[in-house]
Formats: sequence, C-alpha cells, structure tokens
Amino acid sequence: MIHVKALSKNYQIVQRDPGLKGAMKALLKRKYMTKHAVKNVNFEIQQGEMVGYIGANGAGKSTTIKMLCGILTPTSGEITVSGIVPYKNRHNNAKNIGAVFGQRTQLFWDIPVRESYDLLRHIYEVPEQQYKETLALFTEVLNLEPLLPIPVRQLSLGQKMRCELAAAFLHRPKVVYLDEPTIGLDVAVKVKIRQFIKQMNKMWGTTVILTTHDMQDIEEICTRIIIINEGTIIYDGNIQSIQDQFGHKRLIHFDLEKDENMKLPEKLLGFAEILSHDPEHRKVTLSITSKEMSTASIIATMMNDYEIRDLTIADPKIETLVEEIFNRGL
Ligand SMILES: Nc1ncnc2c1ncn2[C@@H]1O[C@H](COP(=O)(O)OP(=O)(O)OP(=O)(O)O)[C@@H](O)[C@H]1O
Repeated sequence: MIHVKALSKNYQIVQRDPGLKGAMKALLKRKYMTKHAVKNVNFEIQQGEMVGYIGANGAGKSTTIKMLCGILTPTSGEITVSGIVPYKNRHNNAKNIGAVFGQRTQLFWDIPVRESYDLLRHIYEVPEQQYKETLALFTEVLNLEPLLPIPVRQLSLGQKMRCELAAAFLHRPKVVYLDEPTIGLDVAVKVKIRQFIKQMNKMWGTTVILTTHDMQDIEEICTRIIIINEGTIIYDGNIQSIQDQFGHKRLIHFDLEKDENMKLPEKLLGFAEILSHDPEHRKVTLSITSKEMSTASIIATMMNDYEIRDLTIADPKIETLVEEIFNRGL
C-alpha cells in the first residue's frame, strides 16, 4: 500500500549573521546550510495497518508525511502510495488520502460545517447516496448533529476536531494521515476520537498513519510503531515490545501537605526514583523504574510516609522513550 525506499529530504536554510550588518551581508551574498530532515528512510505499510509514526520535535515526522501527501518533493528516494508517486500525481493521490493536521483546518472557516462537507463531496466526487450514508453514520458516531449548522470559527477545539475527522474520512480514502488528532482535548473527546478511528479502520480497512506525542493514542490505536530520530528510523515493529519495556514507566506527581526532609521512602528503592522535587511548592514527581511493584503499592507507600494532598499519574513522555531507545536500544 505505502512503499518508501531510501527516502531523504534536505532543506536549504539561509544562514545569516546577527544584526543589521548580517542582514545586509545576507542580501548581497547568501550562505546556505543543508538540513537533512529525513535521511534514508525505508518502510512498507500494508492496507489496513494502523501505524504510529513517532519522534521528538523536529525528528522529521511532518516532513515524511508531507512527502507522502505529495506536498513536498523528496531530495532522493522512492515513494508510492497505492501505486501513485505522490509528488508527481498530487491530484490522483489526493483522492486516495485524507488528512488532519493538528492546527490547520480543511473546513471553510466562515461557512456552516454541513456546507464544507458538501463542498468536499463535490471536490472528491463522492456519489450522492454514499455521501448521505457516510454523513449519517459520522453524525451519529461523532455526535455532529448540533454542529452541522455552525461555522467552524465558532466551534470549540474538541468540536472542531470531531468535524475535521469526519471531513478526513468523508470520501472513504484508502489512507488517512492524522497529526496530533487528540492534542489539547479532554478525556471524553479523546476516547470518542480514538473509537471513531478504530471503527473506520474496521469498516473500510482504512490505513492510518498517526503522529502523536500521546502514548495513550498509540497504545489504543496502533498495532505497529515507527520511531524516527533526527531523520533516521530507529525502531519499526510491534507495540508489544515497547509496552513490555516502557509500559510500566509511569510518572506520579504528588502534591504534599508538608515537605519536611522529603526523600524517597526506603521501601521504594529500586522500584521508583525522584524525577523532580520542588520544595517551595511542595511538589514531587516519581518515575516508576521497575515492573516489580505496582503503581498502587508505590502510591500506598508514599501515603504511608507523607501527607498527600493530591496526585496525578501520567505516561512517560515520547521524548524520554525515544531517547532511551536511541541510547540503549530495545
Ligand atoms: N521548510 C523548512 N525549511 C527548513 N527547515 C525545515 C523546514 N521544515 C522543517 N525543517 C526542519 O527539518 C527538521 C524536521 O522537521 P519536521 O517538521 O519534519 O519535524 P517533526 O518531527 O514533524 O517535528 P514536530 O513534532 O515539532 O512537528 C527540523 O529540524 C526542522 O527545523
């Protein structure tokens, strides 16, 4: 379905010395630096796979996705998406793909959502009956009914994201690229969005490529992950081995009532460590380092030794995970 071989993309960046003198000099004689954003990347994705494409900021995710969409031309290498070379045949490629790019909207800002969908129907030449059925389904699954008469600019972030997702899947594309589809959303909307993506994949065998910094998105949606670091793939495989190694590595943030001589309880040595400690605001974050003790036991031990006002549990950051895989391998 998606075939990527020895794919590279370089950007030419104009270098400028600081200040006015630097600006003048750059006008007369430009100095360029080459940024190797994507370096010799290879992967094959089969129809119906749901793949997490993850990496730290600036790793090369968007550059890869833009090449898959045909927005960017590779510096070298091969790409085909459903047999089409995206940058050579953007029009036909566009018919096969749908996309949600976090901050951008593909809906028309000032007109009601329903009319945006109607325009997309014409752009993608969706048969009327199919369009009606699809829209009825999405309206039900994503609770769109009250949103359809409203212009996008008046929608909340969560409402807008539900409408964007529907727009991306409306023409039943073979592949959908999703860039941070749940960022900034509350838990209930996140759950709905994840369910919707999984349902579409099941119904139509849609291939999904997801870039996200949210571990929960990856765990719940993807069966495979590809990790990119500084333009190079450092892991491509199933999610299980990542979960086995990192699944337990949660963070627990505690708000303490008092912070007198806060130190890690002896019982937790070897099972958790203090990641950060802010005595002024009486906050401490523990990182769980071993599978051998449950999160509940760690919390119970802390509650035994300290007066806890509040606590939250979080997944490790993708950046930490990438760094560990990069440094130690799997
Ligand atoms: N148009 C551009 N011109 C020059 N350099 C660019 C351009 N777009 C991206 N880059 C650089 O290429 C590298 C990869 O960027 P890319 O946007 O692909 O990263 P990313 O993994 O999507 O990051 P993020 O998670 O922050 O979106 C970065 O170092 C970035 O600064």
